[in-house]
Amino acid sequence: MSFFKRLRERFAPTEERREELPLEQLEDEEVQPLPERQVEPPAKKNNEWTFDFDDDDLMSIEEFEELEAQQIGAKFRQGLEKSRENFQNRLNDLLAHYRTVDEDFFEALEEMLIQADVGFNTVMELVESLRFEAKRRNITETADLREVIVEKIVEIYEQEDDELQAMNIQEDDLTVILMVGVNGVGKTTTIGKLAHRYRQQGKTVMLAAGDTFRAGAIEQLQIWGDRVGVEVVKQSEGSDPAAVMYDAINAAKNKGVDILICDTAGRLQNKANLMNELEKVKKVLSKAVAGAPHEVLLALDATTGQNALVQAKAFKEVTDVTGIVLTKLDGTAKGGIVLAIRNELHIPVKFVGLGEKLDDLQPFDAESYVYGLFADMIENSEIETTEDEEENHAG
Ligand SMILES: Nc1nc2c(ncn2[C@@H]2O[C@H](COP(=O)(O)OP(=O)(O)OP(=O)(O)O)[C@@H](O)[C@H]2O)c(=O)[nH]1
Repeated sequence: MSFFKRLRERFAPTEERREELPLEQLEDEEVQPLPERQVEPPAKKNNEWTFDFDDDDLMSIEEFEELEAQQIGAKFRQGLEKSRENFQNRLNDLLAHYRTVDEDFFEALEEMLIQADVGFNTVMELVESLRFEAKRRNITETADLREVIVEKIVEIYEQEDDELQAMNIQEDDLTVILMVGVNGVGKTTTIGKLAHRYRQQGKTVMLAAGDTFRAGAIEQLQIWGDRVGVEVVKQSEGSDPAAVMYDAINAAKNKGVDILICDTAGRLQNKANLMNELEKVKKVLSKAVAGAPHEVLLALDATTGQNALVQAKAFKEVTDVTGIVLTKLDGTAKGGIVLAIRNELHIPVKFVGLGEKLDDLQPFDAESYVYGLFADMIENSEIETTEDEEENHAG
């Protein structure tokens, strides 16, 4: 099966769902309800998967998975609208302008990708493998490279260790997630959305207000805690973050909480201080629970482009970052930053922020991402394939 066909079958809405799944960015006032036949996601109870069905609304696991993939497809399609306009239109222009595969085409492609924040080294690697592939498959017309380009983007992302992509969640024990990142990138919002996501999966969640430095940070986290219905452990502004963590992890242990998400202050200006603070916090956590923190997630704002890369490099020097949460990906036309981060920093992007709503934080997956970037191209390829087949048939 061709690559586009596989993506189409996985993410594109089936005819009957086309109306109900939101495909374009919606204005706030016209938020569409999710499909009526939404079911609770499966929850793991006593180590067995259980599904919460209404008797008259039964859905098979296959149907559930199909709907879920199409919902994910719709989310990425909606959230990457700006980037898609950029990537897809420019690629189409390029293919129309350069019809034969030659050095001029590859150079123009390089320039286009660099402008979309893909990052110099990643672009060079990507285009080099395209040159190789074009030669190997004897592709001479650029139009025939379209699908290969998209496929290579996935390949370049996935060439890194796959095991690191999934969240390190302890099945029957407390999981501690430490959130780091500078102020203003959407860290607090992300903590709220993450808490909501895990609550939806039937887990109990607690938040620790470890940013005791920024005025208002504790209150802001409390607002999110109230909104998603989870407890927030806090002390007064200016108190020792390690003391807050000590309280929080002990409370989480005593109450048998599944997931503890810890906020931290993001003062990158003073690296030595930040390093000391994070080290102290991590020590308190690991002393209380072996292996904690299980994840150190760095929040980065996608709209800051290459600056996000600089921040990531700086944080990497200060602490072991296990994953990136790339916020506000919906707010940029340069969605290529995902590839630069993965390929140049070797840190997986674990979640992406695709909007301001609670369920707009999505686990990152390279195929959902390229579907979002090239959705129209991928869907239209079906029409083209059918037309080609009909033509061949007639001929
Ligand atoms: N469009 C969009 N907006 C987002 C996303 N994530 C966060 N925001 C918005 O970004 C703004 C800043 O978010 P906050 O969570 O307050 O971020 P913050 O000020 O960085 O908080 P700290 O990092 O804790 O200092 C808010 O208006 C959020 O709604 C996203 O994925 N998409």
